[in-house]
Amino acid sequence: MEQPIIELAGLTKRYGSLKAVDQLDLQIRPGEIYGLLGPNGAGKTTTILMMLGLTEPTSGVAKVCGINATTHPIAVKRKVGYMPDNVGFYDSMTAIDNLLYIARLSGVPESEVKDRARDMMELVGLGDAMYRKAGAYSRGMKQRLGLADVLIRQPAVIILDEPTLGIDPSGVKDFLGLIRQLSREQGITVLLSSHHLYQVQQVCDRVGIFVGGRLLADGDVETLSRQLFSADHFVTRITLAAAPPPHSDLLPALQAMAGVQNVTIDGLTIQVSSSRNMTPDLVRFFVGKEIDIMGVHKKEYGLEEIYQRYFENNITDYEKDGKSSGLFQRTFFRKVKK
Ligand SMILES: Nc1ncnc2c1ncn2[C@@H]1O[C@H](COP(=O)(O)OP(=O)(O)OP(=O)(O)O)[C@@H](O)[C@H]1O
Repeated sequence: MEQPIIELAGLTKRYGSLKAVDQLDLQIRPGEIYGLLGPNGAGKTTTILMMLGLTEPTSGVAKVCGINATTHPIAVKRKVGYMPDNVGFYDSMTAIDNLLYIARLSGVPESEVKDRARDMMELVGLGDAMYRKAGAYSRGMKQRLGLADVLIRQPAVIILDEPTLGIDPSGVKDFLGLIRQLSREQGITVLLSSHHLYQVQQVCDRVGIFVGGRLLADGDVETLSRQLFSADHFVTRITLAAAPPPHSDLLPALQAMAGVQNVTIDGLTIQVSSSRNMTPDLVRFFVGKEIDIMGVHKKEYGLEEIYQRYFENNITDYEKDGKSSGLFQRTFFRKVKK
């Protein structure tokens, strides 16, 4: 495997008896967009703070670009751009002046500072609004300005904590698209912490499901889905033109097909769960029986289902820690809208 750009090994943080982060092992490759998902209190921010060298681990190591964040926090800071969930600016200054101020504070050479600031404003799509006061910016524009502020230091890694909080759906789509484009064009590694399962699924190469200080699952959505839904990974929903007669042999005939796990018939809709993609076989089956099909839909499992399924299997451990699963799930899904 390519040398990881972020490497967490046995990373643990205790606050008294509470393990905020518990033996976390994680490797992120250069150029990857990684989504750190988890409910409130899961330990995401604590992990990020340890990666930035802003809080010391109780045990374990956090390395960024090969540098130990605890022993060399300033060297790590030079490599990492961190955008918190609430970026603050001087409202009475123009956006570009805010950016120039930050750039100078961060040590961008004076000969480059103006050109770089203008380039960044163009890059994040604020070229036409750079001379407006930051106080007059919308939440979405402020997030873009925050991104420019992070990028002007030319980091190898950017860490974004809930970057889409409070942005409207089209703004979210644009913002995540921008992050993806920047990562792909400039090879920047992105670590993104979020509650928004659906959005994260759209933009991240890999996700980690993080709860109670532990990483419960890690992988791309496709792999996680395959692991968790191996028995009924594929679900095909077929809509017929007319409901089958009550005593037809349709149900046993479908159940007898190789690979079929489960069949439900509900009026015009037939749902088949199977261990392999059977959509073509099923279409052939109905055509062979001269039954007209109005629609065929192959269901893909998304992060939300992965997450729920994961909890069906792991909830006991979590409850042992004295935390309520119901509360947890409600909190986690509160902002998720498909
Ligand atoms: N300075 C601190 N002192 C004591 N406990 C803390 C401290 N910072 C965090 N914690 C606790 O550690 C746990 C993890 O908190 P953390 O802020 O890392 O979670 P999070 O996943 O970032 O949550 P959120 O999504 O709400 O930001 C929580 O139980 C929190 O109360």
